[in-house]
Amino acid sequence: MSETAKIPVIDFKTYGIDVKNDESVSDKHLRKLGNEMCQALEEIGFCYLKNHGIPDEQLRLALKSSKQFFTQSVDDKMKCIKPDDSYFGWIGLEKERLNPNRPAGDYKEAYGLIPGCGIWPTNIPDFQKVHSDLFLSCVKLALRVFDVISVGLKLEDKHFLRKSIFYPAVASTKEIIEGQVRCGEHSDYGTLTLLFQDNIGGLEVKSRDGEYIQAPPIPGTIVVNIGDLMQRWTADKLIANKHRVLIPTEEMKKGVDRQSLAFFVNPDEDATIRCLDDSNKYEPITSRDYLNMRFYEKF
Ligand SMILES: O=C(O)CCC(=O)C(=O)O
Ligand SMILES: [Fe+2]
Repeated sequence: MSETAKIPVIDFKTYGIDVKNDESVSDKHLRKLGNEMCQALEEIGFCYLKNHGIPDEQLRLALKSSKQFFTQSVDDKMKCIKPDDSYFGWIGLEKERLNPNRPAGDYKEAYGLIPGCGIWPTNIPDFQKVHSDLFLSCVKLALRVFDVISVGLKLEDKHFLRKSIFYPAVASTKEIIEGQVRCGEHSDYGTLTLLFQDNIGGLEVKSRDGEYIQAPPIPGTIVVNIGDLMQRWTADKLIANKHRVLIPTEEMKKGVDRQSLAFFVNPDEDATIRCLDDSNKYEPITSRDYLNMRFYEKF
């Protein structure tokens, strides 16, 4: 079996966001998708989705305007810097360290946004519109993915955050600290993540036997994975798997920027997360308390 065969590709055609009337999908199709997706999320916590219905052009424009943002001068980016008490805006190079045991900050930059976030680069035409449009498509798709995986589960309001992540090319003159990575080993915190990557590759997912396997970009697909809160909610039935992005060792790959767009879904802050199977394996906790705990741990 090739490595990627371990991360299944699920065909979402019957319930993609281009299927206008979401009630037109038959129970049979919904059950089939639900089974396929839950099996993937139980086994490895990740899957690819094809025929998801988000227009290629929307993704292309979002990746393009992100790159335009990240490749400008630090002075220009500083105009959009993320305030300490906010999730929105620009986060500079090496500021985040997703695996605290790594010796240096992750070799990446990021930009957190939602449509009403109020922090936008004014010098990049369309940045706000392009990212807001994609955000709304992601909300639609995430809700459909929830329909599929949360069989019998009625989830309340959800909160969304989109992050554009930029991994700059590593110049041959740049001293990389041994063990420094583009994005340290971590699992996501919330319930669901939709991840779009450009064609550079580098994402790795931990397999059952503890080895990291490649999750290369597959044209036309997006990566779906679940976070710790969903694992807790399902009393460990679905797994929030660890993943990372290393700095490529080959000089040629190292010298190329990488861009990804992650869309994180969290439950409403007041929602109490208690194990769905009534096992009480984990104490009930509000989404707010859980996420605060995780953020303070990491940053
Ligand atoms: O850039 C990627 O491919 C992964 C990013 C990621 O896992 C995260 O930001 O949580
Ligand atoms: Fe992640």
